[in-house]
This record gives sequence, C-alpha cells and structure tokens, in this order.
Amino acid sequence: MSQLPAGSVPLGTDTRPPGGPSRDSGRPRDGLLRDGLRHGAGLAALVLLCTLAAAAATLALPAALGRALDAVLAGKHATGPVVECGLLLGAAALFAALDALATAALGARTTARLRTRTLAHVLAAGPRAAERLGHGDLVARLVGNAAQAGSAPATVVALAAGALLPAGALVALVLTDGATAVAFAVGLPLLALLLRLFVRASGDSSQQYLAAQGRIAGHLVEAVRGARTVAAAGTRDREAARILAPLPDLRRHGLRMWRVQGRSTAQAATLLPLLQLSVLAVAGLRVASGDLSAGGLLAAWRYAVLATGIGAFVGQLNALVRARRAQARLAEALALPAPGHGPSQLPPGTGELEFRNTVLRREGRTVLNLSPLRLPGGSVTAVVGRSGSGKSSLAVLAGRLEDPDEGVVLLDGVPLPALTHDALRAAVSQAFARPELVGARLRDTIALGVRHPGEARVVQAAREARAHEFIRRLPEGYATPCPSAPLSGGERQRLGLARAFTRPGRLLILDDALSGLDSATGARVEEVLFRPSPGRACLLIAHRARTAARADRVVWLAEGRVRAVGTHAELWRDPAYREVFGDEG
Ligand SMILES: Nc1ncnc2c1ncn2[C@@H]1O[C@H](COP(=O)(O)OP(=O)(O)OP(=O)(O)O)[C@@H](O)[C@H]1O
Repeated sequence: MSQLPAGSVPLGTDTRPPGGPSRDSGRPRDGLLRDGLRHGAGLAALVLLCTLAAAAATLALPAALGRALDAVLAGKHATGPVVECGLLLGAAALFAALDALATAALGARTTARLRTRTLAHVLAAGPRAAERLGHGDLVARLVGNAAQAGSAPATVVALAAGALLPAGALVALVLTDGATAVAFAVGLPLLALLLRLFVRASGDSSQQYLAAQGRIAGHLVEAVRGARTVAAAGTRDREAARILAPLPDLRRHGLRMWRVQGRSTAQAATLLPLLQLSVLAVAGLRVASGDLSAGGLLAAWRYAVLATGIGAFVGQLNALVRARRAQARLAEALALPAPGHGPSQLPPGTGELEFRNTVLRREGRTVLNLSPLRLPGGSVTAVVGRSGSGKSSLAVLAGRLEDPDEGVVLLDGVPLPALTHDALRAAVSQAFARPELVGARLRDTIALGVRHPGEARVVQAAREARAHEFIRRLPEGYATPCPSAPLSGGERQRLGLARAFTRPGRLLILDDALSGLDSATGARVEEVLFRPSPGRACLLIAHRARTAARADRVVWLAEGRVRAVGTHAELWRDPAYREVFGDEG
C-alpha cells in the first residue's frame, strides 16, 4: 500500500449517497425499503389512513346489515339501519378510490427516487464498475426493476393495513359469537403455513426470473451496439439465438412462479370456503338453539368472509416478493464501489504528473505496473507502445477514470483521490478515440460540463479541433441535434477534441483522439497541441512516429511497464522502438 499524504482519501472510499445500502444494518434491500417509506412518509400515511378507513367502514357494515335484518324481521322501522348501510358502503368506496390514487403516487415517487439514486451511483462508480454488471443488465435494473421495486413501500403499507381488516373481523366475530369464532380459529394455522410456503417458493423463482431478464437485456444491448459488425459478419440469426438463449430459463422460472401462485390460490380457494362454511354451520346450530339471532348469523357469516380475506394476501404477497427481489437487484448496483473525492484543491502548477508504484489489474492480471514515473508539467508527453502495452490504461489512471489497484497518481503533488470532484474535473480534460455525443445539440456536446461556456468559446474550441467547418455546413449548424447529426468517425473525434479544448485545464489527455483524422487535419490539430503552453501539460497517446517526434518526451511502454523514457530522437536509435511504428520505423 502506498502512503497517501494528509488530506487524501483512501482509494475505493464509499461515495454512496446518504441512506445507501452501506449505511443500513441488515440486508441492503431493507435499507431501500426503509428509505422509500421515509421519503414517501406523507403518501404512505395517506395509504395507511385510506386503507384503515375503508377497512373500518367495511367492518361496520355486517353489524349494520344484521341490525337492519333484525329490525325488518321484528317488524320495526329499518330506515335508520338501511341509511347507515348506504353511508358505510359509500365511505368504503370513497376511501378505496383515494387509496388507489395515493398508492400510485407513492409508487411513482419511490420509483423516481430509486432510479435517480441508482443512476447517480452507477455514473459515479465509473465505466469499469458498470462493466461488471453489464450495460444491458444495468438498463434492465434501472428501468424494469426500479419500477417493480418502487411499488414495495405502498405494498408493505397496504399489506400491514390490509391485515387489520381480517384481524378486526376476527375480533368482531368473537364479539358477535364466541363459539363460531372457535370454529374459525381451528383452520387458521393451516392458512398461515400456506402463506409461508408461498413466500419462500415464489421469492426464489422471482429472483431467477429477473436475473434471466437482465441477461437477455445485456445480450440485446451488445447486439445493438455491434449491429454493424453483426450485419457484416452475416450472423444475424446466430445473434438472435444468442440474445434469446436465456429464454428457456425465463420461461421455466416464470412458469414456476405462476405455478406456485396458482397452487397457493387453489389451496386458499379450498380452505377459505370451508372455514366460512364451518362458521355458518356453527352459527346455524346456535340460531336453532336460540343462542343467536338471525341478524347475528348474518353478521357472523359476513365477518367470517372478511376474516378469510387474508386469502387475498396471496396476490399482494406475490407483488411484494417480486418488489423485494427487484430491490435486491438495485441494491447490487448501489453496492458497486465508487471512488471518493477528498477536500483538497490544487496548488498553482503546470500539470506535473507522478505515478508512484502504480499498479492496475484487470480480471486478476496486472496490465500496468509503473515504478516511479514523473512527467514534468508545461510540456507534451507522448505515450507509445504496441497494441495492448497499456497506453490507454495509463491515460485512464492519469485522468482518474479509475483508481489504481496499488500506488497513487499525483497531479502537481496532490494525490488525485484527495482532490474535490470539481477541482479534478476542472484541471483535467480528456478526449477519446470514440467519443459519445452526450447532450441535446452539437453545441451542448462541445460545451459539456462547462458552466456558462458562451458561443465564442465553443466556436473557438471547434475551430482548434478543425470541427467548425463541417459544423457550419450542417443546416442547423451548432444547433444540430446530436442523434440526427450525420457524422463520420473522424468528425465525431473532432467534436470530442473540441469538447476537451473548451476546458482550460492544466492537463490535457488525448487517448487515441486523433486516430480517425486524415493526415492533413491531424497535422493542423497537432499545431494546436504542440503550440508552446507553459502553464499546461499534454499527455498524448501516439501511434505515429511524426507525432512522437514533436513531443518533448516519449514514454515507451511494453507489456504494461515503462521500457524507456526519452526524446523520440534518443529512443529512435533502438530498433525495437522503431518497430513500434511498423512501416514508419
Ligand atoms: N476491460 C478489460 N478487461 C480485461 N482486460 C482489459 C480490459 N481493458 C484492457 N484490458 C487489457 O489490458 C491490457 C492493456 O490494455 P490497453 O487498452 O491499456 O492497451 P493499449 O496499449 O492502449 O492498446 P491499444 O493500442 O490496442 O489501444 C491489454 O492486455 C488488454 O487486453
């Protein structure tokens, strides 16, 4: 382990937002449920109140019906009890409607919060972390799973409140007639066992089902991204088969889920009427013996029906089990390690980079091992080496797109993890071989991440990147929407370069960012890069000898290690160095 100076933060520091899984005791998904209930507390309370009010009205109804029946049988005025029944029915319907609205609102709010939080965390975790789960699988988690997980708080509240109705009905049954209540209680343990078995079996298949969905989504995203390669290779059918390969799994777990639910529903459908019938039979005997009135029988039977409403739990429990499994999948995404940022700012400097015994591993293999390496600021450093020698890995560490597995990278003497997020991103600009056009319009993608960029700065950056001419020729110019911009690979690269040029940072990192440019355009962009700028350093991955020759120094990488550092002219004497450039050498 390297020693970090004071003020730095250990690598892999957790940056999960407050309330994230790491802060919760118990299982991470429990934390998500608590968080959802806490942030939707008002709506959850409304759901609870509406469910309770609807339950109270429903519970009061059988007694009112019983009173109305007894009044009619006794030849008394029944208007009062009948009006009471109507009011109770109306109240139950009103609260049920309010409950549905509040439940939908709570679900939508929780889903939005889960999506925002998970997305922010995945972006903070960086590209390597996202690769671990797979891009398609992540999309499935953020879209489908988040919506399912969002329904958990409302379902929990509905289940808790819903349990009160059968419980209340049981109490009311005891109060109406104790003997009938005993007849009902005999079957209860069997019902409890049934629900328990259902939750266990259904939870397992749900988890497998969601995982299979994620695998299909993962394959689909890969195929869409590689559509050109698939078309060129003529492997469309094979690709379609590969995407759908998890389908048998999906079908198997889906069928199992529905079988479990069907079986439990059938068992409940057999058991519950038996319970109701036993109550009715005992109540009938009690009426015959004169211990219970006809109205009492009606009330006892209605309460037995309400108490067996626990059978409706099967559907709600199923929804909850699926929501909890979906939460577990989001919790996995939230558990991806995200690099932390320290409190430090950069001192004045010119972009000096220092790698202190920096090691980067991929899948257990060391791909970069830099014994102390110092690259002076205010100058241009070219990084050269054969394909796979670790050039991009070095660029990734220099711009802190990832943290090294060992050692530390310093910019002007400050370890990169010690810098605040804003200080780091303001100091370092980067351009890549295949830039993504993030932003609505071309001007937005060029000015990405720059606050108040101003048209002049955007145009100036585009001119330096040799992008201004082709942007100007587009009918909508800088206002061209990114998705519909007709761009060649080289033009996209120039937009990426322009984006890097809009930031006046002290370190510019170009990872193969000129590879798609024709020689003449590349040479013009290099004029900008090699223009003397003492306040700024440039780290440039170079494939051409001509580019390396213009740099102040060259870092020559071979198999993840520095083979030599020197000027191009010095290194050129070595035939192995010349071989790096192939025909040019
Ligand atoms: N995501 C990844 N998973 C596993 N190994 C990786 C990954 N990315 C890169 N590597 C490995 O790391 C090593 C260095 O890769 P890197 O991209 O840094 O090389 P490079 O010199 O930039 O190559 P090129 O010139 O071809 O772009 C290679 O052996 C590569 O196979």
